Amino acid sequence: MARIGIIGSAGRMGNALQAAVAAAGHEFAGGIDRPENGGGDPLALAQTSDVLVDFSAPGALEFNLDAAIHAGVPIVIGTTGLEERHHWLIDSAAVSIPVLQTGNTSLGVTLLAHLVQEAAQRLGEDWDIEIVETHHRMKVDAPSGTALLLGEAAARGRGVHLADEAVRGRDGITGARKAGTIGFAALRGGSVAGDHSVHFLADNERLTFSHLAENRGIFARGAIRAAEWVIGKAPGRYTMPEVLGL
Ligand SMILES: NC(=O)C1=CN([C@@H]2O[C@H](COP(=O)(O)OP(=O)(O)OC[C@H]3O[C@@H](n4cnc5c(N)ncnc54)[C@H](OP(=O)(O)O)[C@@H]3O)[C@@H](O)[C@H]2O)C=CC1
Ligand SMILES: O=C(O)C1=N[C@H](C(=O)O)C[C@H](O)C1
Repeated sequence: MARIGIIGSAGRMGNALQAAVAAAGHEFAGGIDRPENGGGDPLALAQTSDVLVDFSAPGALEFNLDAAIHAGVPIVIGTTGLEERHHWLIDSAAVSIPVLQTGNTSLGVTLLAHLVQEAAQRLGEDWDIEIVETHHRMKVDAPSGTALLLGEAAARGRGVHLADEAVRGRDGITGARKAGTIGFAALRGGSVAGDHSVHFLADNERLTFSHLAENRGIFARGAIRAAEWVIGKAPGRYTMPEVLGL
C-alpha cells in the first residue's frame, strides 16, 4: 500500500484518480488544487506522500516539482499543454528524483505509440502522416498531449525531429502539403474522453490507427500503475513503456 498525493484532486482526472487509488488498495494521502481556491500546499502534501500524481495545469508544474524535490518523493506528471521550458524543468528535477511524465497513461495509447513508430519507420516519406484528436468541450490545450506523443513516435520512426516537421492546424491558402511534415488537427465538443487517430496516407491507399477512450478510468488506472512503479526507482526521467514493459 502506498500513500498517494494528488495534485488537481478536485478536477475530472482528480476524481477518477481518487477512485483508482481506493480500488487499488492504496491510501489517498490528500489532494490540492489551485492556491487561489485555497487548494493546499504541495510541499506539505509531498512530505506526507510516498508519491505525487499531478494532473493539474502547466502553471503549477514548477511548484509541484520543487515540492517533490524538497520532500525527496517521486512524481508522476500527466498534465498536458507543457512547453519546452516545462520539459527543461522536468529534466532538471529528474537529476534528483524519479519523474515519470506522459501525455497519456493508458495501456492502449502506449502500445499505439509503438505501432505508429514502427509504421512510420517502415512506410517511409511517401506516406503522409496526419494526426486527428477529439476531446470534450472543456479541454484547454491543443494539440492534445497524446497527439504530440504520437507525433513524437512518428518522428522517431522517421529519424526526424517533430519540432522541424509539425504542422499544427491549417487555415487559408496553405499551399500544397510539404513532403515529410506531420499534421495535427483538433476537434472539441461534447463529453468525449479522448479519441486519437494517426492516418498514414499514400497514393491509392490509407492506413489508420485509432484509440478511443470511453472514460477517464483508463487514464487513472494507468497513472496509479505508474505511481506504484516509480516508487523506489533511481532519480531519472521515465515514461509509460517502461512501466508497462512494452
Ligand atoms: N496524461 C494523461 O493520461 C491525461 C492527462 N490529462 C491532463 O490532465 C490535466 C487535468 O485534466 P482534467 O482533470 O480534465 O482538468 P480539470 O480542469 O478538471 O482539473 C484540473 C485540476 O487542477 C487544478 N489546478 C489548476 N491549477 C492548479 C494549480 N496551479 N495548482 C494546483 N492545482 C491546480 C484545478 O483546480 P481549480 O478547479 O481550482 O482550477 C482542477 O482541480 C490536463 O492537462 C489534461 O490534459 C487528462 C487526462 C489523461
Ligand atoms: O484533457 C483530457 O481530457 C485529456 N488529456 C490528455 C491529452 O491531452 O492527450 C489525455 C487524454 O486524451 C484526455
